[in-house]
Amino acid sequence: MQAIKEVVKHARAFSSVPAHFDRKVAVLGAAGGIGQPLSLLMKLSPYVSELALYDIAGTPGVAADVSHINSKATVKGYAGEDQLGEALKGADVVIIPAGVPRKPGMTRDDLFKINAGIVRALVEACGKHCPKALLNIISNPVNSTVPIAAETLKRLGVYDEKRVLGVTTLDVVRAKTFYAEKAGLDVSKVDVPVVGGHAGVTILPLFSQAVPNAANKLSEADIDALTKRTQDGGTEVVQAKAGKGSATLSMAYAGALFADACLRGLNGDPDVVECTYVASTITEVPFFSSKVKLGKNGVEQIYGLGSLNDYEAAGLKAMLPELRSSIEKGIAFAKGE
Ligand SMILES: NC(=O)C1=CN([C@@H]2O[C@H](COP(=O)(O)OP(=O)(O)OC[C@H]3O[C@@H](n4cnc5c(N)ncnc54)[C@H](O)[C@@H]3O)[C@@H](O)[C@H]2O)C=CC1
Ligand SMILES: O=C([O-])CC(=O)C(=O)O
Repeated sequence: MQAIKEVVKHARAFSSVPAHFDRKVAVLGAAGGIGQPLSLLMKLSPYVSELALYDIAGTPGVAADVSHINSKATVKGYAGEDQLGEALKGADVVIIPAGVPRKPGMTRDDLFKINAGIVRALVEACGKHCPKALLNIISNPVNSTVPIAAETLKRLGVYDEKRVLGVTTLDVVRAKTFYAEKAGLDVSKVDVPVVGGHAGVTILPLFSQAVPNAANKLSEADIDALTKRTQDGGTEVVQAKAGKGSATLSMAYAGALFADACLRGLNGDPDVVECTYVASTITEVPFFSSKVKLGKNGVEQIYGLGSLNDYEAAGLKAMLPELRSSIEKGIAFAKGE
């Protein structure tokens, strides 16, 4: 009951967002496992006035369903490539969870073959129809699909590195949940930065910077176990779903949190800070996830890593070769090499 009250409160909150902050959000892949609950959550967002739901098929049904919810956003479904331009026109934020998910035994990189082309085609359309939109890339492998998106926009001459963001929020959501559970903390008061990329060892939670600091409650072995569980969180869900896909509900939640943060930044809210995988110069690789400040033009400031303990410094060093090779693979693909 409390949960329902919270949702209703959230849906009503739109009346407090001024009309001149009307925002259009497009979801590409909206009929999928992530797309459907994400569309629901964006319909509940106080920051959205127009919601465009695009997929290759199935979106008229999802749109009709979601549109009956009595919150502010108008909803329209778009199905098939010939309707993609219309879906994107005027979009402020485009969320992209289109593509195939993993099955047990696969790595995220195994999805490259299919998803690289899907992301390139969708981002090309974004470059043509809404070049100023903030792109939230969820499709895996994120370590490569974000470089693909950047390179695709570069080739169209409309690349703005402040507007291409890889969604790594689920890693932060997981790190917070696991850390709070282990340390016996109130999860709503916990924060854990997660840096690097979004696959295996490239996911690096910085528990030494977690708030509140629970160092006295957790041993080195605990921190090692928490780090590994965060890195393997996606695989934990893939295995539990046993062939029926990967995280969809927790991802929809994380995707909605991140899109709302982007919208709040666009609306001029000060101090919107999230971890996200973006073009970055804070390490030796050209794309990296760290805390960034989101503002009226997307990424306004990229924060450094702060001080790392020896365990985290070793984790950072260990991830860089894999991250670099995933980035280079994405760029080469987008260049047609
Ligand atoms: N960044 C992250 O943290 C996470 C990323 N993912 C990734 O998100 C992606 C989607 O996962 P699910 O929703 O579970 O898959 P799904 O298979 O349930 O849904 C994908 C949807 O994309 C659509 N699609 C395929 N090609 C398209 C195109 N050219 N244009 C528009 N839509 C297209 C499909 O029709 C389908 O409705 C996967 O690549 C998965 O690995 C999943 C969880 C977390
Ligand atoms: O593990 C997967 O394939 C999906 C994903 O990215 C996640 O859940 O973090």
